[in-house]
Amino acid sequence: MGTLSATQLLSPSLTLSPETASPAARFLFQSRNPNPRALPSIIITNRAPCPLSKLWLSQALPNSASVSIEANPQKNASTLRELCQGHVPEHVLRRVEEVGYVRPTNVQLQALPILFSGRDCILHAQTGSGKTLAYLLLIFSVINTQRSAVQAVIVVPTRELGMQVTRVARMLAAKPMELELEQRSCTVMALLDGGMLRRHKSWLKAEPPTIVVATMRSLCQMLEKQILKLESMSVLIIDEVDFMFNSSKEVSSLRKLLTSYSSLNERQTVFASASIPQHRRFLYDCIQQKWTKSDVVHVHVNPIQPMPSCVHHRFVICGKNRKHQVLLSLVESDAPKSSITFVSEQSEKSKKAGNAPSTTLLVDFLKASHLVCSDIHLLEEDTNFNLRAASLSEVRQGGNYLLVATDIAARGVDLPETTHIYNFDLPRTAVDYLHRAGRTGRKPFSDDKCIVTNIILSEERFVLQRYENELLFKCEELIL
Ligand SMILES: Nc1ncnc2c1ncn2[C@@H]1O[C@H](COP(=O)(O)OP(=O)(O)OP(=O)(O)O)[C@@H](O)[C@H]1O
Repeated sequence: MGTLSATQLLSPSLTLSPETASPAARFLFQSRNPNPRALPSIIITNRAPCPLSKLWLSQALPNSASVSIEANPQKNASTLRELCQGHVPEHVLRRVEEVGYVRPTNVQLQALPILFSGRDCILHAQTGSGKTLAYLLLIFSVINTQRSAVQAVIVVPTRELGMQVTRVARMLAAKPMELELEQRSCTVMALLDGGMLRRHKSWLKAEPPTIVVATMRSLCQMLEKQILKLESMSVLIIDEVDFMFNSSKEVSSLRKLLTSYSSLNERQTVFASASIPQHRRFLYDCIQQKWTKSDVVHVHVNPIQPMPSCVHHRFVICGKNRKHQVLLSLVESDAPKSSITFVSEQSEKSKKAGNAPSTTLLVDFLKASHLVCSDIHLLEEDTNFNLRAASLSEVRQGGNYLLVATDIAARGVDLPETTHIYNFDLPRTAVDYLHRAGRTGRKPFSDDKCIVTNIILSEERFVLQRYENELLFKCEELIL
């Protein structure tokens, strides 16, 4: 079924009020949508929906409607304070403003009224669009810090993303001194693979945290051993939800979490990602599998532009053994203050053959070439957890870096100063391309240009072309 425009759905002669338009919208949806598998979409264009109209829309829609929003953010007058007033505690709002979040991003503007209304939600918006703050504000609106129980759980795919989300949640939860003495504070526990699980066990038993940020593996370990219980959990967030579908083990754990360890009707469920392949099918499955309630709302921001518009894409064609030299020339001519170079993970075969990983070889090459520009850091799966954490924290503090990483840094990692991405090896899928490219262009209201450069072999041009078609962007050739 095609996409219906708002004008097709709502006759212009109707007054757009909840009383009059709601039955009409229902009727039109139902008459156009006899097959529940073909989920309808509304696209609102050329108008910035105010929170009230969005809230109305979310209430007026029949079950399982998909709402896609294309709004011009410049026209939005609302502030985050206006959007959150009456839902989010004052001290959190003050923290939000102190950090510098004043205007809502598109996804925050569209999703927060729906989230505050208690409906399950699929947050589907570009990389760097501020989905994390949207779901954290929901959490702060529902938790009661006077209760000693786990009330919100955020599931993340990697330890790196988990540490980052924990950092932002703790920063927002921090109370001014006078309140700290009066009331219990919101506590945030990170349950991430390789962490000090024994210490966490005693913490969980003695005084459960309000919010848990966890990887699926660590969360399931704690649940299986009944050290962690979710009976008081009122919000469950699954961040980077589509990442879970890469592994059947993760999907099976996700299913257990959503259907056995917690109950659909006791919690508000939010899935977030910049990429949800076959999103209509996903929405349908969520309802069928009872992962979400049947009135789940799919907030799809910028559906016709999956890639942030401030990101420019280039490619350089070269032979396999010239790639190091080409990268060096690019870095020297771009002189980026902060950049990430993505390299493929080493194959098992290459590991068994005793070869050095290409990440290490590249770092050694860059260090030996006496680049004057930046500090060179490495982030990859095989490095131990503490070194990985140290590497990211140095990168964050220094602000002047050349990070060489595998796809471990491709999902969710927020280093807003990154202006250049180099794909030393082309990613395996268009979705991987989208997430790698999305490590730049992460300042929601900035017009700064950011650049993704792909170093490819001539035969890979077709693959890149496919990504361009799938993700609707244009890549320009750069001749060195
Ligand atoms: N309202 C706001 N005003 C200014 N900056 C914001 C606002 N909301 C979020 N940000 C900043 O935008 C950046 C991206 O936010 P976030 O990490 O939540 O993106 P995301 O949508 O989760 O991206 P991804 O899909 O890549 O994980 C962060 O640096 C965050 O601090």
